[in-house]
Amino acid sequence: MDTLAIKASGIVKYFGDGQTRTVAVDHVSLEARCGEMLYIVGPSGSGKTTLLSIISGILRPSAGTVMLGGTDIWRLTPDALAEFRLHTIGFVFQDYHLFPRLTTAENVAIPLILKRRPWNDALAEALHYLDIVGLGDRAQLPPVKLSGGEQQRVAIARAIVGQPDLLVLDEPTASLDGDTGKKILTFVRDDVLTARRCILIVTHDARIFEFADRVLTMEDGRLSTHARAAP
Ligand SMILES: Nc1ncnc2c1ncn2[C@@H]1O[C@H](COP(=O)(O)OP(=O)(O)OP(=O)(O)O)[C@@H](O)[C@H]1O
Repeated sequence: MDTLAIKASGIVKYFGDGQTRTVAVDHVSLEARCGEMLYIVGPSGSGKTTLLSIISGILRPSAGTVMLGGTDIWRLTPDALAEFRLHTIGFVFQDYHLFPRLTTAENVAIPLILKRRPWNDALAEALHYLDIVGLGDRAQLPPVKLSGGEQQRVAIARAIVGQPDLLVLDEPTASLDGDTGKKILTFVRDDVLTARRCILIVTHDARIFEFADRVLTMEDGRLSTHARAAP
C-alpha cells in the first residue's frame, strides 16, 4: 500500500425507498495513513458499521469512492473485489461469523486455506495465533462450545492470521473483560500494526481508547468536522 492506506470520499449510503428511506452515511470523507490506528466512535445507529462495511468492500455505497492503497475498490468486478479483500483486508464483525461445522483452528486457518497455503502449514499458523489470543487449548473444539468472549478472540485470530494490510475491527472487545481486551489490543497495536498497515476500529469501549492514534466521532451519519486526538 501507499502511505495513504484509506481515502474515502463523499460516501453516502441509503437504505430503503420513499418514506422509509434512511440515510445511514451522509457525505462522509476520511483518510487514514499506513502505520495508523484510527477509531470511529459514536452513538448506536449513527452509521459506524455501515461506513466500515463500505470501506471494507462488503457493502456498496450509494455514492462516493473508496481508495485502499492505489485501488479504487468499488470499480473492481465482484470477483476482483473478493480477491482484493482476501489478500488485503482482515475483519472482525460484530457477530463473529464463525463456521459452526469447523473446529476453532480450522476457522482461524480459513484465510490461509483460501490463499492456497498447504493445509498443515495453515493449521500450524492458526494454532500459533490461537495461542496468542489465549485459546491454544480450545483449538479442536467447534465454536459453539466456546463462550462469547472466546468466539470473539477466535474471530480476532482469524482476522490477523493472514497479516492483512488493512485490519477492520467492529467492536472487537465488546465481549471481553477489561484485562483481556487490553492484552489483545496491546498485541494488535505492537505486533500487527507496522509501518505499512492500518487498523480501523469501531468501538464504544472507552477502556481501549488509549490505543488509538486518532478518534473520529460519527453522529447521524456524519463525521464531526474535528477529529479529536486519542485521550
Ligand atoms: N441493512 C439495513 N437495512 C436498513 N437499514 C439499515 C441497515 N443497516 C443499517 N441500517 C440503518 O442505518 C443506520 C446506521 O446503522 P449502523 O448499524 O451503521 O449504525 P452503528 O453506528 O454501527 O450502530 P451500533 O453502534 O448500534 O452498531 C441505522 O438507522 C440503521 O437502522
